[in-house]
Amino acid sequence: MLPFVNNTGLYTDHYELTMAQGYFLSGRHEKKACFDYFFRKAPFGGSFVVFAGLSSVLQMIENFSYTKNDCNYLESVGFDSRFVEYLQSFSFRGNIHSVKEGELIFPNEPALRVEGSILETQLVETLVLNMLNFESLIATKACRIRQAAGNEVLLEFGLRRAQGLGGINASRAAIIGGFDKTSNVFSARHFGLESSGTMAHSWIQSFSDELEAFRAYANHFPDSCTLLVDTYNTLKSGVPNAITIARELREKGHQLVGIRLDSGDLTYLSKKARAMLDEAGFQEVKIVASNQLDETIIQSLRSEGAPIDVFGVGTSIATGQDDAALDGVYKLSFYDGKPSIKVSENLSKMTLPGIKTIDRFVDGENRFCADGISLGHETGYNEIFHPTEAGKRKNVTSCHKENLIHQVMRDGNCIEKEQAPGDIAAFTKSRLQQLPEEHKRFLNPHVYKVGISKELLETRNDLAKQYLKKDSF
Ligand SMILES: Nc1ncnc2c1ncn2[C@@H]1O[C@H](COP(=O)(O)OP(=O)(O)OP(=O)(O)O)[C@@H](O)[C@H]1O
Ligand SMILES: O=P(O)(O)OC[C@H]1O[C@H](OP(=O)(O)OP(=O)(O)O)[C@H](O)[C@@H]1O
Ligand SMILES: O=C(O)c1cccnc1
Repeated sequence: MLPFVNNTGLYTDHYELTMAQGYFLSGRHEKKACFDYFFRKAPFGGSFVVFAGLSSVLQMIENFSYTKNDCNYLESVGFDSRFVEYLQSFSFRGNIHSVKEGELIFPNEPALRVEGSILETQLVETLVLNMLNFESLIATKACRIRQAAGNEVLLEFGLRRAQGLGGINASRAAIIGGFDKTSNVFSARHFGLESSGTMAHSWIQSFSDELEAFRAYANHFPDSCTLLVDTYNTLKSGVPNAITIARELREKGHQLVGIRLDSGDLTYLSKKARAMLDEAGFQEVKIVASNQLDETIIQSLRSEGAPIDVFGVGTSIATGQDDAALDGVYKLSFYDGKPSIKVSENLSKMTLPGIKTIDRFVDGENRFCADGISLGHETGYNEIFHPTEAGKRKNVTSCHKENLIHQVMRDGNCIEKEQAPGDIAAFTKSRLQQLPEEHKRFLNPHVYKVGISKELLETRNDLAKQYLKKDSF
């Protein structure tokens, strides 16, 4: 359950409210509308995004209302009293269709659509973008780090480096993308995640010597003790002292869980530390590594044969380093009974009009081949067209078709059972296995094909012509 979700009506941009007031005062506020959420460019130089944040969006929208105090505030900053009175009893009553949380999505796919009155669908724009863009960015980063880490354990350590309260949802998204546990106790409690951790340098510094610090900790936590070994000298002091504690624990019937390396050359140090632990008979003691890790460094460490069992990752996962944001947008596709388009001289920036759905075409070996976007009523299309490069098409007759969109909110009520992040993560993992390798590599991944149906192509081109007044389609 997401924290802070009551009366979320002010969680929006000022212009959403001014437009809503305009719709209301001109008597257009009940006109039917549909908005699509999609992104244009996958982050981190990748080819896909892990769709996350759906549960947060649904909870926030179910609670999208205004208290008396909120209304007083809006009136005090200049909103019209008739509109403010309307907001007092406002709640979102629309419908939402979406791909599943954890699904792999690709550029320009309308992964979520919001239908309802123009006023209500407009008001929730900021919230939808805020939640989906952030959680999807972090889940995608987590998925890349998981790819690099293979089957080793991934701990999310990012709360202290996160952009303020963003760290709360970042921890959830990290688990969806493939992390095992988080250091973030708040998120663990709220989202049902597993929290865990080691120790900081301050614990060791608070004693007069390292061995004494290790021993005191081991006495408190004899069965869950991971010792930080780099405070003074990793190989001359930290690891030998950890081995002493491992012996003492063993004599008392316990077991040292691990040591943590947090500086220096992690390949060199992990190899040396592993050899020392093994030599002393502690093959079971795990090696945890941290210090500004990301998917590139983890990949490099593993390719060098660093015997690291657990990676602790902070900054890069909680902030989505090196991409500060996912560029997801929310565009009007249907208004007052007609398809609507945002035109642009740049074809790739032109939106897709109408109420649409997404089909995934899967081959005989259960691998993803391509996705097709079509108008909701089309069922039997068997060819998809490149949305911007005339003449490029793909026949999908030989593929099995899987519809990705389903209804998650009806008349303002969430009809989607809340899923545990761990279950969403399992779904993401299975989808990743279906995505061919060439789309997953870090360097210049192959672009995944997303085509549109002939009817959608023609609808888009006809509408665009009306606005651009030219015959170039
Ligand atoms: N074998 C390795 N291959 C690639 N990158 C590594 C390797 N070992 C460590 N790194 C990374 O190199 C960076 C080292 O950072 P930095 O130069 O600040 O070293 P440091 O050990 O933290 O220094 P300090 O001793 O001042 O704490 C970190 O991002 C770390 O994850
Ligand atoms: O490097 P990041 O990927 O951001 O991961 C989190 C870092 O945060 C901690 O350091 P910090 O110096 O804050 O505390 P510490 O005393 O526990 O090392 C931890 O030791 C990691 O180095
Ligand atoms: O538990 C840890 O080792 C930890 C937690 C947060 C940040 N860095 C490390």
